[in-house]
Amino acid sequence: MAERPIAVTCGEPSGVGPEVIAAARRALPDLPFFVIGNPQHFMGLEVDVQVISAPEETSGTALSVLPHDIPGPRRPGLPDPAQAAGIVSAIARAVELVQDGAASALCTAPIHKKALKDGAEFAYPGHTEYLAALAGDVDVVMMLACPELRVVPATIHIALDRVAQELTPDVLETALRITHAGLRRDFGIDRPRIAVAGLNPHAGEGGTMGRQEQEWIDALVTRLTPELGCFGPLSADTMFHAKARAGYDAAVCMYHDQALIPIKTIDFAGGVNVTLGLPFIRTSPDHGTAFDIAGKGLADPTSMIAALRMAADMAARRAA
Ligand SMILES: NC(=O)C1=CN([C@@H]2O[C@H](COP(=O)(O)OP(=O)(O)OC[C@H]3O[C@@H](n4cnc5c(N)ncnc54)[C@H](O)[C@@H]3O)[C@@H](O)[C@H]2O)C=CC1
Ligand SMILES: NCC(=O)COP(=O)(O)O
Repeated sequence: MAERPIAVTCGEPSGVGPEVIAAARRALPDLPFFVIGNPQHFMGLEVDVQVISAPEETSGTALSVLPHDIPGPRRPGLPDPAQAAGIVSAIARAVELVQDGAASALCTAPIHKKALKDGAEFAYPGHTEYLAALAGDVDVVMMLACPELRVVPATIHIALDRVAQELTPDVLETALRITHAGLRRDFGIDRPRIAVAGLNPHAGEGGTMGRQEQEWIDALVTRLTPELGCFGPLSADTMFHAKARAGYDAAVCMYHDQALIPIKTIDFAGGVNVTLGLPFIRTSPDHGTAFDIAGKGLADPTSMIAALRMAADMAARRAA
C-alpha cells in the first residue's frame, strides 16, 4: 500500500468505539487505517475483519486489526477492569508505530477515564496528557474543531476550583503559541485570528466581577497581538454566536467547559478532537464511550469519520 495507514486505537471496547470504527471502515473505503485491539471485539459489526501482523498489511476494504492483548469479550456498557491495562498499552504501541513512521497519524477511539483509573491505575486525565507524556513531556493543547468553530481550552481536565490557580500567564501564552502554530501548519491558515475568552463573567466587567483580566490577561493578549493575531479578552457568553465566530479562526478559552459547550452544542456529530503540539498527528472523535447506547446500533459514526478524514488531511499537508 503506497499511502501509510493511520493507526487507530480501539479505546474502551465496551463503549461505542468498535461500532463507530467499523462504520467508518464502511464509509471510507479509500482511506487506509488499521486498528490496534482485540479482533474479537469487532466481530458481528457488519464489517469483514482481517487480522494483520504489521501496518503495511493494512487492507483497503476489510477492517484490518493488529492484535493487542485486551483479554475477554466485549460487553457493551460494562467495562472490564481486566482490559484496562491493554487499552492503555495499545495507545503507547500506536504512538511507537507513528513515531517509527509505520503509520502516518494516530486516531484514538474514546477511553473511559475512570474505568482505566480503576482497572490500571491510569495516572492521566485523558489521552491528551498521556500523549504529551509519551512524547517526552511536550507542551500540547487540546483543540476541538468542526466546520463552524475551533476551540482550545487553556486548562484542560482540571476541577473548576483549580482553574484560577493553574491558569497562569505562561499557560495562556503557551496555549496561544501552540494554537497559532497549529492553525498555520495543520489548517493552512497563514495569518490566524485568535479570539481569547475572559475568565470571569463579562471578562471581569472592569474588575467588578473578577480581576485576572485587568491584572494580566489583557496585557498578555495585547503584547502577543502583533505576533499571534490574538485579541480579547472577550466576554465568553457573547463570542460564540454566528456573527462573532466569523471574526476568528479559533477561540482560546480558559477552561474545559467554556470551550467545549459551544462546539458540542453547534456540532456534536461532526466535531473532532485534535492534539496540537505533539511531534505526530493525533485526532479523535469529540464524543466519549456512550455506555448508554453501546451495543444497541445507535452510535453515530460521523465524528469518527471526520476524525479520520482530518488525520489524513493533516498527514497529506505535512507530507506536501
Ligand atoms: N477522546 C476520549 O477518549 C473521550 C472520552 N470521554 C469519556 O467518555 C466517558 C463518557 O463521557 P460522557 O460525558 O458520558 O460523554 P459521551 O460523549 O460518552 O456521551 C454523552 C451523550 O452523548 C451520546 N453520544 C455519545 N457519542 C455518541 C455517538 N457516537 N452517537 C450517538 N450518541 C452519542 C451518549 O449516548 C450520551 O447520551 C467519560 O469517561 C469521558 O471521560 C469523553 C470525551 C472524549
Ligand atoms: N472532553 C474531551 C475529552 O475528554 C477528550 O479527552 P482526551 O482523552 O482526548 O484527552
